[in-house]
Amino acid sequence: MLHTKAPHIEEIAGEALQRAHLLGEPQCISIVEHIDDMDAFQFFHTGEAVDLHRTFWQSADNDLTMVGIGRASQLYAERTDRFQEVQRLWQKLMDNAVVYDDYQKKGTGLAALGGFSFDPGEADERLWESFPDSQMTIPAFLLTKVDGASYLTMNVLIFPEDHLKQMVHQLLEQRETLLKSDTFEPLFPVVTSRKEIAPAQWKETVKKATEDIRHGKISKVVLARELRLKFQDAVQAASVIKELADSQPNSYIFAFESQGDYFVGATPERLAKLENRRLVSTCLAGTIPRGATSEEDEALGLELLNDSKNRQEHQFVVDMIKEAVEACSSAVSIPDAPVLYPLKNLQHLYTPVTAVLDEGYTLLDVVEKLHPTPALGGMPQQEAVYYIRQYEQLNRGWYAGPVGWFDAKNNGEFAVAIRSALIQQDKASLFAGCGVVEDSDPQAEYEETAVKLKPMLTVLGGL
Ligand SMILES: C=C(O[C@H]1C=CC=C(C(=O)O)[C@@H]1O)C(=O)O
Ligand SMILES: [Mg+2]
Repeated sequence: MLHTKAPHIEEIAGEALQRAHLLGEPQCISIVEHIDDMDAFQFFHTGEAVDLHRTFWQSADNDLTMVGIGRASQLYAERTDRFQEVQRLWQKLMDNAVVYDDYQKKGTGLAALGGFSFDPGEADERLWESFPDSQMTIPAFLLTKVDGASYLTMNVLIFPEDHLKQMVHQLLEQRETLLKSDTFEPLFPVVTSRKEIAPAQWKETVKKATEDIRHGKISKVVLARELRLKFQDAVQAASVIKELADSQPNSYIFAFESQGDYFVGATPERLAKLENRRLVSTCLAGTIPRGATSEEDEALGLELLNDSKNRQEHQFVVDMIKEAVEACSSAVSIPDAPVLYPLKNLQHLYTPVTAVLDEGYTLLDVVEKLHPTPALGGMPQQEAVYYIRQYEQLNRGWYAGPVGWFDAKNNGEFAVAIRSALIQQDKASLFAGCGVVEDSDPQAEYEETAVKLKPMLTVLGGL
């Protein structure tokens, strides 16, 4: 297949190198080209031969797919002030970058993909050592599928000491490798052992939480549990994300690879989306299974809409998001009552929130204000985070944290990383949680989390 030749790469890189010499600091260039239609999973898979820091994002509306290979740069931030610090680093990178882009499509050009841990105050654990509290990657190669077309961005950080010819040669060679259109053979994982972590103790914690809620210590708390799998061989990331994308409509499909580990999932829960100044957030909480027949399905949906325990779980989320969004935007619109949001295995209560973000605020400001919403943390926010830190028996790492992307054109979107798994070669840890309110029944909550674990469990061959 013939692709357009990378536009004047040697000339562009040469100019950047001159600037790097002159200014004595690295210069970033970003080159966007329109390419022939490219399969996102294939691209991700081929990327393994180029660099083991890959990123994958597909929106729940399925109108945008981004696949990053390698790292031109990474934005890290420590515990305090991490969203603001990432924003500062991003601004600095943008100020020093030259972008060559004839198309101006969202999610192309200079863009960053990655995520944030749920709680940077949580004790560090070896399980998550490859995933810093904040890590946004500007991929060296980025495939973006948007508006029915495919685009390839090359982002390069050029240092004063770089050797021009060598660098350009390597870049073009990697580009050729990535654009080869082989078909990849999915490899299905074979599970050799499966272990739920302390289910009885987890139910006890849920019971204790309902008592603490009754005593007014807290109003709502989301408690998660873990399931561990072992496999015959190392799990192939591309197969897992392809299976997730094929089996989980209405969900964001994400994968972030870091030092050979990867964090992957299919989450239905948007945190915040920004397009120009248009802001969209989502309240998603309250759960019931899907029915086997359409009659049963409808009856269950109706039951969920009228269930006071689930409505309370949901309302905490609506109230908190409303307050946070109103603090930074205008024209806020929120329907009075939730509707149903159907997934493959279960249905949720759903209330969309739309607004216009006020000047001076960024998407990361919104993420900072919202995270964690009571759909992942609880109410009041800070007390719930402390409660989880103290009583939940697992290390959340990036589970339930914000994951997503932003570009240099004021577009971006973050979802919360639930229904997810951390995969380390031939091992995986799967996570799912549920909102505990005064009327929660530990056994029912246990069953709810079992259904939430299903999508990951199925694609990993554990069912
Ligand atoms: C925390 C999770 O789900 C949240 C999102 C939707 C519905 C929820 C619920 O009904 O409990 C949870 O708040 C999870 O799946 O790990
Ligand atoms: Mg629930």
